[in-house]
Amino acid sequence: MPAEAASSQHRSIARRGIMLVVSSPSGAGKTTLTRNLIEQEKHITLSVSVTTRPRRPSEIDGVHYHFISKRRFDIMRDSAELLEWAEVHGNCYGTPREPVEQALAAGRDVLFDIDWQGTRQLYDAMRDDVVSVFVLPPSAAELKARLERRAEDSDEIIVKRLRNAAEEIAHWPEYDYVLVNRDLDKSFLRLRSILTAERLKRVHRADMESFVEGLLDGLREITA
Ligand SMILES: Nc1nc2c(ncn2[C@@H]2O[C@H](COP(=O)(O)OP(=O)(O)O)[C@@H](O)[C@H]2O)c(=O)[nH]1
Ligand SMILES: Nc1ncnc2c1ncn2[C@@H]1O[C@H](COP(=O)(O)OP(=O)(O)O)[C@@H](O)[C@H]1O
Repeated sequence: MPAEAASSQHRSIARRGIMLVVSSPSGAGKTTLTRNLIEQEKHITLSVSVTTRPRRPSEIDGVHYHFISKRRFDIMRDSAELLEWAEVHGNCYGTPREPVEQALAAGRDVLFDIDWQGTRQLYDAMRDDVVSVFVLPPSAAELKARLERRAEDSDEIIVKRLRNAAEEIAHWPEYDYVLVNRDLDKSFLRLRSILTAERLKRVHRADMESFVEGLLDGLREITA
């Protein structure tokens, strides 16, 4: 393909949004951080997962998750309606494909609160679009205290989540960024900074080509 044709084809590619993935052991604070980001940042959409886990008292169906039966989950998984899926703490979770593809095609960023297994699947499918952040608790005792303070799960479920925490934490080296969530405000600022920096990366700035062309046209005009 002649260079000119290749460059005009490249110009026609719309900006694709970033897939910002946040993972952590249960209780480290990823839901709090991701909800704050959605509230304060325009142009980012939260991917609402489907899950077979029972709804917690504070959760709203369709907002925090789509709560579905195992039968419905199996149908969605088998008919490729899920972009990725995993079993976590004995329940099934998955990301509906269509809303993500629509948002990305429209140039919107998408935020995912998913585990390491899902992050791997997104990396395998769409490596160039994925930016991943791992959130660690400041200590084991604080992780336990946060799960207890949240007071949404039974003691038995809290113990299960603490037992699974080591397995989730083992995957932190697979992520692009790591946050130790000590102070919530500081962690939030850092998460927001990651998004800002990633948005400014040249590979995510397909819109810059026409801007720079205009700039060069302007320079030619004033130096002619
Ligand atoms: N792979 C995958 N993991 C998910 C999805 N939705 C939630 N998770 C993960 O499942 C785990 C349990 O989530 P949840 O039951 O809401 O408990 P939480 O960890 O206390 O927020 C967390 O690590 C979530 O990030 C999903 O669609 N796909
Ligand atoms: N930096 C922090 N300091 C103190 N408490 C926090 C902090 N971040 C989150 N929390 C609290 O810890 C609990 C667990 O947070 P949550 O966001 O539900 O975690 P996760 O989604 O990772 O399971 C919640 O009660 C939340 O308000």
